[in-house]
Amino acid sequence: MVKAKKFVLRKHPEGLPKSTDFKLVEEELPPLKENEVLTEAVFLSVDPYMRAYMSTLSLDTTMIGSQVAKIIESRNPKYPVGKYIVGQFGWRTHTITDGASAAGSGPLIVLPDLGDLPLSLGLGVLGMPGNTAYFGFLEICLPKVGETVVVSGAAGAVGSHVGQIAKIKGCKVIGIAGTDEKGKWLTKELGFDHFINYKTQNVGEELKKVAPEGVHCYFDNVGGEISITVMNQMKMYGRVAVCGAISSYNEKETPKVTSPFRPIIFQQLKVEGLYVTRWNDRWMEGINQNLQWIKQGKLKYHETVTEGFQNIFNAFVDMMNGGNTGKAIVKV
Ligand SMILES: NC(=O)C1=CN([C@@H]2O[C@H](COP(=O)(O)OP(=O)(O)OC[C@H]3O[C@@H](n4cnc5c(N)ncnc54)[C@H](OP(=O)(O)O)[C@@H]3O)[C@@H](O)[C@H]2O)C=CC1
Ligand SMILES: CCCCC/C=C/C=O
Repeated sequence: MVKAKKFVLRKHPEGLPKSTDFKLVEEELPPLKENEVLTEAVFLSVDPYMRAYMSTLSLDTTMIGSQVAKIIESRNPKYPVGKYIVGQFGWRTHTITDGASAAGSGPLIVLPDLGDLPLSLGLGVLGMPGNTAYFGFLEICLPKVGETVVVSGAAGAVGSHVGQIAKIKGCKVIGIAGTDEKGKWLTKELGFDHFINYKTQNVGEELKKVAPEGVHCYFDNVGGEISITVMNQMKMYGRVAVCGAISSYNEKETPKVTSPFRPIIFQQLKVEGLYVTRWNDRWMEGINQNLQWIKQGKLKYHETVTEGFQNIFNAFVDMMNGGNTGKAIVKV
């Protein structure tokens, strides 16, 4: 009999979540039925969307999230023992699944052979955030050689990836993030052209200096005043991919921000929201392209790894507070 450990939601968080909003419990798992497999978590992902969903989950539900897990028992020939899969199993150590992916999540996939690359990439550059960057940027921003691209949340999983694809596509790239160390990583290692620290610099003034020509594409991971400032400096017919709004996820009330309608109307911007599951039917295309770019040395990645399943809450809060560079991961 296998005992799974799992974190359940005890209280709907107010503001930044507290450890007391969650409870660690044990669950005895039954024997497998036909078509089912038993998996053991190896890496878990902590992502901003978890905060957005926390308020909608029923209390005592297992906290949502994806993980790379090893199949340790199988009664399903599609999922043999020893294979690694990426599944939306939540904050738990062991799971029984029949392979159907959870509603509204990315597809359950068997990881392709990654060679020497870490399996944890299945949660980052070769997983949901990687596909968000790949499809979201290419399909919505439609970048052209020589164009100027601004990315907010630039040193995180999605943002650092978007900026590198923009460089691959021949664009000038400006990243906005919260520390100078992140800025150094973006410009010195990833090839971003410029960096703006939104915590210590005036984003509008700096943007005028580094992009006097105006901005063609804005990939928005944060929302709020940063985004209004960028949109006010966009070129006519600029494209905005609205991917995330982390600046407001901990807010109880919808924050009051300057209206974006003036630049949308006068610069005739095309503003489009995206949700990565839109491209579920092309999922492996994104993963294979990102894998190829890594192998070609065109796409770099960084992971901020927290050790220990029991530390997943701390890893989550640390990521929400900007403690991560690249993808935030928990190693079980
Ligand atoms: N639409 C979709 O399908 C998807 C959307 N997303 C969204 O993309 C965004 C990035 O996700 P992901 O790459 O996984 O996360 P990140 O790895 O970027 O981690 C979150 C980062 O957000 C930054 N941040 C936190 N608070 C603020 C704030 N108030 N203002 C500006 N930046 C802030 C922090 O960096 P810093 O030090 O710079 O402050 C932190 O490191 C999120 O908004 C997420 O919800 C992600 C995946 C799919
Ligand atoms: C597999 C879950 C998809 C989550 C997409 C994230 C949306 C917003 O942050």
